[in-house]
Formats: sequence, structure tokens, C-alpha cells
Amino acid sequence: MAANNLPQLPTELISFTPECRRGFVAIGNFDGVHRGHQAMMALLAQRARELGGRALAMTFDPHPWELLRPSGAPPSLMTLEHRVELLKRYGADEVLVCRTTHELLRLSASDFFQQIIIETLNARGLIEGPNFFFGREREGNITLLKQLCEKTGLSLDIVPPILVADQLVSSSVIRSLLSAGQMKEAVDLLGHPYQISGLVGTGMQRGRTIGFPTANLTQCPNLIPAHGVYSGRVRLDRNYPAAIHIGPNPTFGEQESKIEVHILDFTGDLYGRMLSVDLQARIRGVTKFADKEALLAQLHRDCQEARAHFANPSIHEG
Ligand SMILES: Cc1cc2nc3c(=O)[nH]c(=O)nc-3n(C[C@H](O)[C@H](O)[C@H](O)COP(=O)(O)O)c2cc1C
Ligand SMILES: Nc1ncnc2c1ncn2[C@@H]1O[C@H](COP(=O)(O)OP(=O)(O)O)[C@@H](O)[C@H]1O
Repeated sequence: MAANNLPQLPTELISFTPECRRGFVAIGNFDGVHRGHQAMMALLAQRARELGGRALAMTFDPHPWELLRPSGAPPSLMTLEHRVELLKRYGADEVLVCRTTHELLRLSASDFFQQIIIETLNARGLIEGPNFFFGREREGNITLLKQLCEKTGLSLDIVPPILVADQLVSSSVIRSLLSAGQMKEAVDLLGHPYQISGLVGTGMQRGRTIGFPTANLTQCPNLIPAHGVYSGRVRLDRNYPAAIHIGPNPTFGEQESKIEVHILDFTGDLYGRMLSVDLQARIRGVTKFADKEALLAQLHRDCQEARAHFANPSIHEG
């Protein structure tokens, strides 16, 4: 990605090139790239195709919350790399990443519109969700955006709210579901598996001795779902089914919480590698088993279930 420091801009705008001008733009944090965001990307791509110009998703990094309330910011649902990958998968030609600075957050709504949307992007039209806010202290709303677009001749599409089983799809609802271990419900709202990633570190080296080696994920930057055992998949040379344990190992008297990934049908050294795991559904809670044999019998059942979920395509995309 090439950095473009435009002299008049209170931010760095990554991957912006002159070809991005006169395009259609959707602006947002897009945390999770959930079904609501996906509907925005689909309409963005459609407008760009119909009327010409590029389909641009503009997003912010870090999340403005991290600057505005560093200690109270909720954990994010994905890494920036994954967010960019998914925004492109669902329709954006280009993702412009705005480096969030205090200077950017201090811009009034009309200055944000003028400096970024008009002068820098020279946008033809905008695509937004129904609760879009912009400018300092979120002072600009959809009503103001409509007025500004009418005055400057930009088209504006507001994508209607997306509901799944009567539930409004939003990043905060998805965070709550994940924190409660309601993985299947979260995946239904996301429209894709929930991905966690981290560096593979060393554990007690016990897994291999019981026939279930587990890659232990460390330094996971995003929201960790509730303790429990989950089914998922891991992409290495191909996709593998996986059974994931999040929580302590009470059977062995250990209280420290870990993220352990047992990859089915795989052998190999993963220490020191970055590993991404797509979580699909929750199988059960963490249990203190009477002995190793009882744990092993359950691990075999967990793996059977993980295999069945892996083979069921409807569970991958919610
Ligand atoms: C699918 C799966 C489910 C697990 N469930 C439990 C559990 O319910 N209770 C428990 O004490 N440990 C559970 N474990 C963790 C094992 O105890 C742990 O993987 C083993 O002790 C190896 O630890 P190590 O990676 O530090 O060597 C589970 C592990 C896996 C892979
Ligand atoms: N199928 C597999 N799933 C997960 N890790 C595996 C697998 N096969 C080999 N490994 C390797 O074994 C390591 C895990 O073995 P384990 O005995 O549980 O050690 P540790 O306690 O250090 O995690 C992983 O980090 C990885 O390098």
C-alpha cells in the first residue's frame, strides 16, 4: 500500500491514488464486515458499475474509540488486514485507510465533508448505513449528509437496516453474542465465520502425549469469545477442520486461560507462526473431567462434531 500524505489533510490516507477520484464512497469503521456492511458493499459496487468510477470503502485505523476513550474502547472484531480483505471480497475495488489522528477527529462535520469527500476524493456519490455519524463528537448525521450532498450534487444512497431473525445486525450486538458464547448466532449476523488469530506459542507440551497436540494462540489482538469448546477451520496448505478450546484446563488443575487449536488430519510444526482460525459454532462449555480417559473420550466426540460442522457449508457463512 502506498502512503499518500496530502498536505491539506489532517490524516494519512493509505492506498489513495488519483484514480480513486470521481468514485463512489462508503465510509465507516466496518468492524466485523457484517451483513449490514456487506449490503453497503454490494450497493457500492452496483453504483460504481452502473455509473462509472471506482467502488471505494473508506475506513479508520485505529478505531476512533481508541483515541477518544482508550481505556473504555471495546475490543475489535477483526484485524485491519482481515477488514480490508473482506471489504474487497464483498464489493470494494479499493479500501482507503484513514490513519485516525486527534486532528482528524476534531474536524467539524462540514469540514470533514468538504476536505475529505469533496476536495480529496471528489466523490460522485456516497453509500451509507442508516446510523452514520461524522465529524467531531459525531455531530453530522444522515440529515446533514443529505443536505451537503444535495448542495454539492453528490448522489446519496442509504442502505436500509439489515435484520436477521428480527435482530438488527450491528457490531455491538455481535460483540455481545461472542462474549456470551453464542457463536452460531454471531456467525449468522456476521455472514462469515468469526476469525481469531495469534502467534503460536508453547504450552505444557502435554497435548502431544495424549494424542491431541494443540497450537496455543498468544497475543490475540481481537475479542476472545466466551470460554468453551468450538468447531472451526484453519487454512494452511488447505482448509482443515479444527476443534478449539478457549479457557483453563481444570482437569489438570490449571486455572490459566488459553486458546488451544487442535487441527484435524494435520501434523507439522507451527511454533512461531501466525495462525488464523475461523470459528463456526460452540460445541460445549469447559469441564473438569474425573480423569484423563474421560477427557480423551470427550475430545474424540468434539472432533467428530467439528468434522460434521466443517462438512456442512451452511455453517460457514451463517
Ligand atoms: C477440543 C478440546 C477440548 C478441550 N476441553 C477441555 C475441557 O473441557 N477441560 C479441560 O480441562 N481441558 C480441555 N482441553 C484442554 C486439554 O486439557 C489440553 O489441550 C491439554 O491439557 C494439553 O495442554 P497443552 O497444550 O498445554 O500441552 C481441551 C482441548 C481441546 C483441543
Ligand atoms: N494437528 C495439530 N494441531 C495442532 N498443533 C499441532 C498439530 N500437529 C502438530 N502440531 C504442533 O504441535 C504443537 C502442540 O503440541 P503440544 O504437545 O500441545 O504442545 P504445546 O503444549 O506447546 O502446545 C503445536 O504448536 C504445533 O507446532
